[in-house]
Amino acid sequence: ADIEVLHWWTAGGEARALAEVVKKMEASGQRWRNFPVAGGGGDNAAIVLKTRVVSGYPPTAAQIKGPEIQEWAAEGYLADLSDIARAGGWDANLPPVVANAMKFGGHYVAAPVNIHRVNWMWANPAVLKKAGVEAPKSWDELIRTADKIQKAGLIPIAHGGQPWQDFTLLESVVLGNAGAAFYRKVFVELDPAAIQSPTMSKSLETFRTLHKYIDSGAPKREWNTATALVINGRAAFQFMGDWAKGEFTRAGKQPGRDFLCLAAPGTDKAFSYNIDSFVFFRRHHEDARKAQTDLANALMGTSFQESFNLAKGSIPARSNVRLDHFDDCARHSAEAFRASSQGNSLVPSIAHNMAVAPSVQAAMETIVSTYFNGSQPTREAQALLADAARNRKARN
Ligand SMILES: OC[C@H]1O[C@H](O)[C@H](O)[C@@H](O)[C@@H]1O
Repeated sequence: ADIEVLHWWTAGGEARALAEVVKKMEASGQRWRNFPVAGGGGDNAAIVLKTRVVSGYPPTAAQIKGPEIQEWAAEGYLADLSDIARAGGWDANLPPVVANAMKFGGHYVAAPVNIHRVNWMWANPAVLKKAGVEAPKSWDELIRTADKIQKAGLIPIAHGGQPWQDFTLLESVVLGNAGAAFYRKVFVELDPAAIQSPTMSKSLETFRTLHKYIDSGAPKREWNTATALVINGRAAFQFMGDWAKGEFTRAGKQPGRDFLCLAAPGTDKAFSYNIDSFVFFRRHHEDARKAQTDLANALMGTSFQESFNLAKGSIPARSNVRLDHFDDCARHSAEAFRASSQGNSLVPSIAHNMAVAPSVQAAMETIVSTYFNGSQPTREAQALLADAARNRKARN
C-alpha cells in the first residue's frame, strides 16, 4: 500500500537520513509517498498538517514531536501502537524519558527515531587558530573570544535569522549561565517569578549581546546555510543541535580535525534533548494499517536506528544499539545523555517543542526573537514571557 508521510527533513543531511527510511519501506513492499514541507524546525509543517487534518485529509503518518503528540492523541486522531510496541519490546529498549514522550494515557501513539542533543557548539579549529583564540568555556568568555574573531575579519557566530534558531541560541545561554534547575523553572514549569528574575535578565542580556557577532546576511537564512559558513572557514561557531553534524559529515569533514563538537559554553554537564518521532493517523483500511505497522516496526528496528542516526547526526533512541560505527561526537552525546539522566541535568528542548504545549512555545518564541532582533527593554520582554506563561497556566 501507499504510505504518505508528512515531514520537514529537506536539508542535505536530513534528506540523506530520510533516504534510509524510504529504503526500509520499499524493501518491505510499501510505496513511500513523500510529503515534505520545507522550513527547518518544523513550524511550517505543523501548520500544513493542521490544515490537512481539519479538511479531513490527514497523511498516513507525520513527523510530530513532544507535547504536540499528546494534543493530537487527545483529539482522537492517532492510531494506538501498543500491540506493535509490546511485540517490539519498546519499553525495555527505550530510556524512560523517550518512552513517556511517545505515550498518551499509557499507550504508545508515536515511534521515536533518535535523540538529538541541542546544546552543542560547532567550531572550525582553523578559524580559531587564525584568530588566535581557544574554544570558550563560558558565555562571558565567548563574548571576549568573539571580539577577537571579529577583529580578525571573520564571522564569530554563524546564525540563521529565524525565530526557532534565535530560541535555540537562548536555551543554550540560559542552560550555560544558570543551569538545568533554573532552565526547568523557566521553560518547563513556566514559573513567572523565575522568568522575571535577575538571573533571567542576565541571560537575556548575554543572549542579545551575541547579536553583534552574527553577520548581516543572517536574516531568514536556513540553519544548514549557516552551518556551511563554519564548514567553509568563514565563521568560527554555530550553536545548533546535532542535526548540524549531518551537514559536516555529508561534506566529508572529520570531527576533531575539520570541526569540533563541543558543548555550548557552560553546558557540558547538561543535555537538552529533542526527540524526532512519527505518529500514524487512524485508518480503517486494512492495507493502510499494515503499512503503518511496517513503518512503525522499521523505525524502531535496530539496523534502521543505526543507519538513520549515522546520517542524521543524532544518537539512536533505542538504548541497545551498539555505537561502534558512530564517531566521537555521538559517543560523547550518548555519554552526556547517560550522565545527565543520572545527574538530573537532562532537560527538554524548549526551542524544539519538547518542553511545553505548542501554543505557549510559539508565543515565547516570537517574544524571544523580537527581543533578540530589536532594542526592547529586557524587563519588558520578561514581562511578556511571564504573561505568556501565566496565560498557559490559566488554561491548564
Ligand atoms: O530542521 C532542523 C531540525 O528541526 C527539528 O528540531 C527536528 O527535530 C530535527 O530533526 C531537524 O533536523
